[in-house]
Amino acid sequence: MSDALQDILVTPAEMAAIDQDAARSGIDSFSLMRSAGMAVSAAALRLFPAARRFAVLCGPGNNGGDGYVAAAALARCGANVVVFALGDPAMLKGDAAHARNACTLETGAIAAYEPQSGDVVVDALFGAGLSRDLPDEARTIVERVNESGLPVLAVDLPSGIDGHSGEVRGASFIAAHTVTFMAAKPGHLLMPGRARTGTLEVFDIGIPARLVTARSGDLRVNTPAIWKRHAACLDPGTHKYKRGHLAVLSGGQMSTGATRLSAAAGLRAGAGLVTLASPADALGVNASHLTAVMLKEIRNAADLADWLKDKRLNAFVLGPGFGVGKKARDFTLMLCDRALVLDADGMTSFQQGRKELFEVIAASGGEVVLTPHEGEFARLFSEIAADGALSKIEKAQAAAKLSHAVIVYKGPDTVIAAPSGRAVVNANAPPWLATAGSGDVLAGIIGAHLAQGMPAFEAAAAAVWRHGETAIRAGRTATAETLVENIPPLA
Ligand SMILES: NC(=O)C1=CN([C@@H]2O[C@H](COP(=O)(O)OP(=O)(O)OC[C@H]3O[C@@H](n4cnc5c(N)ncnc54)[C@H](OP(=O)(O)O)[C@@H]3O)[C@@H](O)[C@H]2O)[C@@H](O)CC1
Ligand SMILES: Nc1ncnc2c1ncn2[C@@H]1O[C@H](COP(=O)(O)OP(=O)(O)O)[C@@H](O)[C@H]1O
Ligand SMILES: [K+]
Repeated sequence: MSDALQDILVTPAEMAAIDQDAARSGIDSFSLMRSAGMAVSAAALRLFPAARRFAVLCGPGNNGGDGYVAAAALARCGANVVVFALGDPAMLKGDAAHARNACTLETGAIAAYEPQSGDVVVDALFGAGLSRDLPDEARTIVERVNESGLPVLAVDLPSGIDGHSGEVRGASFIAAHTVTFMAAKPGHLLMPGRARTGTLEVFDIGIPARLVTARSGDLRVNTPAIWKRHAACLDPGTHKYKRGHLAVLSGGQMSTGATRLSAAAGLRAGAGLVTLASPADALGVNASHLTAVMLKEIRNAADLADWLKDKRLNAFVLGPGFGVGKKARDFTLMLCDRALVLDADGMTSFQQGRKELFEVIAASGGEVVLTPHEGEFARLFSEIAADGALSKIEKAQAAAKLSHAVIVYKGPDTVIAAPSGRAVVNANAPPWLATAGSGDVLAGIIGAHLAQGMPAFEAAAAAVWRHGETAIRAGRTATAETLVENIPPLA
């Protein structure tokens, strides 16, 4: 795992512990608040040079303290600043009280704030300390500001966004830009928080990096630093079998397109050979559409068992267009001791009977990757999906632990989690990746990485990142076919 600050995600609870560690190591906590508030004022001036007025909305905790520092700094720079407080500012404590006392601007009650054209709202109501839904008074202001369409600069997190889960606690600002401190929080990357964070700036307020990394768990942003070491580098003496042999299992004649997308993506993503294993009725339609991808007739479990004697077949994709039922279950259980991407119908086939699947995965020692979107996740992991206390990251981690497989929990904020608890959140996927067949392409890329010998977690994380880069290259009019053509080299 990368320990670079830009790759680390810390939960609000971890951040509070880091804060305490910093204080214990002798760092003056007010100097941290001053750095935070100064960073906010600098961002405000840099991003909104034409603002007629900065309206700084300050809450009852340290997030509000950052707001008072920022307001005073903006006023010192000659900006027109108005300050409004949620709650009685006389009740502020510690650093926040100090910041407020050092800010000589008059402070109005929050209900008095009327958005005006030309305002930029600096949101310092709540940050990492938000512990329940926004109080009504804050909600009213949030709704008033959101309706006004004025730009919002959020301090740490848009108020109302839960830093742990990205959920909206009653209501939240929709920020144009967020300045956070030391490291991003899960709520910045998980939906809907991500869509409400705007551009994210991670500012180093001076807490030593070692204190941050010491408290951060196994959670990271999905960047190449996570898997670069495992990315296969082609040695000049390679041959196609060294680059791995990926097999994709085709469904019947009426649903072959999905597997051909996976197969084409697997070949493009670097598997040395790709074979489509097809039932008899689909051989004709598959043959008429394939060129570089090879075709093999596999009618039943006996055929598959015979084929599996070839140990060079080292990775499999099962699920896209395959059909739900016993055949999918039988085939899957035979493949768990190799490297397997179980997608779509493959997972749905185990909606009843998942226990057997998970036991076989645990016993077989293979590298198995499950790739559910939200609906498939709810089918296979219904009790985890229904647990409202868990973030998407925690859901993926719980599913990985239960299934003994690497989980790729898809969506705009895809989370990849390993049974060990390691997890990364992906952040490079543009919305036009949501196009029919896109998941089939992803399954093929993961399969190609597995075929080349990458461990399952890195294979999946690298594939999700590469899938996002693919969509950026393919552009807004991407279809699954153009995605395949645009898969970039991995390294
Ligand atoms: N980490 C760092 O190193 C640094 C962090 N810094 C800054 O500190 C911020 C975290 O500060 P924080 O812990 O005081 O939390 P904050 O978000 O201000 O809110 C807590 C207050 O709100 C209250 N409250 C909570 N929810 C509520 C609700 N729904 N409705 C009503 N009240 C609610 C809660 O009261 P209680 O829950 O105890 O009733 C408490 O009074 C962080 O986001 C960053 O901006 C910087 O200064 C630099 C150093
Ligand atoms: N709003 C979005 N922004 C970015 N990526 C998305 C978004 N919605 C879905 N995706 C991605 O698109 C792919 C869709 O896969 P899937 O749901 O299996 O679709 P299909 O079955 O049509 O292939 C997944 O990789 C998912 O992470
Ligand atoms: K805030």
